[in-house]
Amino acid sequence: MILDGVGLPGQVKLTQSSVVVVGAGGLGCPALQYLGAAGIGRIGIIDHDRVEISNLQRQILHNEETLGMYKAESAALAMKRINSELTVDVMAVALTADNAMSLLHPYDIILDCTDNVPTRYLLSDASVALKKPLVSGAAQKFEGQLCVFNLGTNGPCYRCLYPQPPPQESVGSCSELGILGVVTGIIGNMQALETIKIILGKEDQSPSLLLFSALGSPPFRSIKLRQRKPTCVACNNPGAPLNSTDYVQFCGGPSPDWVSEGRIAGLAGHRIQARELHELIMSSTVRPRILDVRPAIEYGICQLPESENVPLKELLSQPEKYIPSSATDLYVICRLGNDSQIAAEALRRMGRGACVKDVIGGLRAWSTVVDSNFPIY
Ligand SMILES: Nc1ncnc2c1ncn2[C@@H]1O[C@H](COP(=O)(O)OP(=O)(O)OP(=O)(O)O)[C@@H](O)[C@H]1O
Ligand SMILES: [Zn+2]
Repeated sequence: MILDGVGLPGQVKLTQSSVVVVGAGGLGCPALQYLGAAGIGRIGIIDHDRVEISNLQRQILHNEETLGMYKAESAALAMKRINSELTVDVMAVALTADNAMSLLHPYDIILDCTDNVPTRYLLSDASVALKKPLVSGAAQKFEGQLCVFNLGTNGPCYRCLYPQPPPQESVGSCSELGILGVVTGIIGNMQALETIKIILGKEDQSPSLLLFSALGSPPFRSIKLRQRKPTCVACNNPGAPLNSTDYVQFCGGPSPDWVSEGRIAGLAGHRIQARELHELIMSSTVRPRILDVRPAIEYGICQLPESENVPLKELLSQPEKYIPSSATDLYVICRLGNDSQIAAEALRRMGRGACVKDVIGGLRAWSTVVDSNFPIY
């Protein structure tokens, strides 16, 4: 607040802004850490993946104690340790063409901290359609890139810069090619910086691509970019590519893990965040029907008020017994959000698909974003 050019008004702007970070890995962790510490009012984290030991060399919000946890949850926990008053929305799902608009829509600025080309195009097309700036980072081996897309009314999008995806053989993941952890730290921090500059109104309006090479001399280079390309299919017809593109096919495959997990990819609209369920409970006069599919002994230890317990095994043996009448929605919950997906799928197969929703991240997410006193283990 004492920084000349920021001051109290600047801090207020940060507090009133909202940002969504897609990918809580090597780039997302440092970006989230600084965005949280800076006091951004609302931060969404989207990542369907879980923490693995090989991630810890660079994904610095996760640690040995959060191995196996959803990265989105693990990152949120670490951020709340910096500032317990932060508002963090945990979205432990893969971003897909079906859910992108609804998940990204509530936020002012979008950060691309992912690691695969289909998601980059998807995020770009969604940001163009939503008219929101996209702060995009990438890192591999000793190198990184940073670019802010869709700035102002004429800033280029990712497709303006790369109308066609790179040849499949030139693309590799960090786990295949390796990465110096600190390189993702540098780019992720710069993503946080560019985001904060946009919020404070201090961003550079002339677009550029920043290239970083840890072994280069000098390590940073910047290339000036043109404004929007008149031939760009996304900028000319916002929303159209999003509705018509099979992103994995467009990029020449192979499918990232989240696409082969058909459970996640095809079920947008059939899932609900813990926060949304809470809002629903608070706002509706009739209490929503909640089915808790954990074993009875776990349900006995702690449960949501007025939830019913039908252990998964029991439900799978007679799913027809528990299908809701078409008038009521049914919310299925478990500890971490896996068994509830299986249960919801079994119920949906019985017919009235739209009525059954599973709670993403389960009771763990509930305790992270809704009620920190909820005694989940
Ligand atoms: N479509 C998507 N929706 C949500 N998260 C995504 C999507 N695509 C990629 N991500 C996330 O972006 C992050 C990228 O980070 P990073 O490459 O450092 O991690 P990683 O995938 O765990 O790495 P590794 O290649 O070592 O396994 C991952 O956590 C990944 O789950
Ligand atoms: Zn474009």
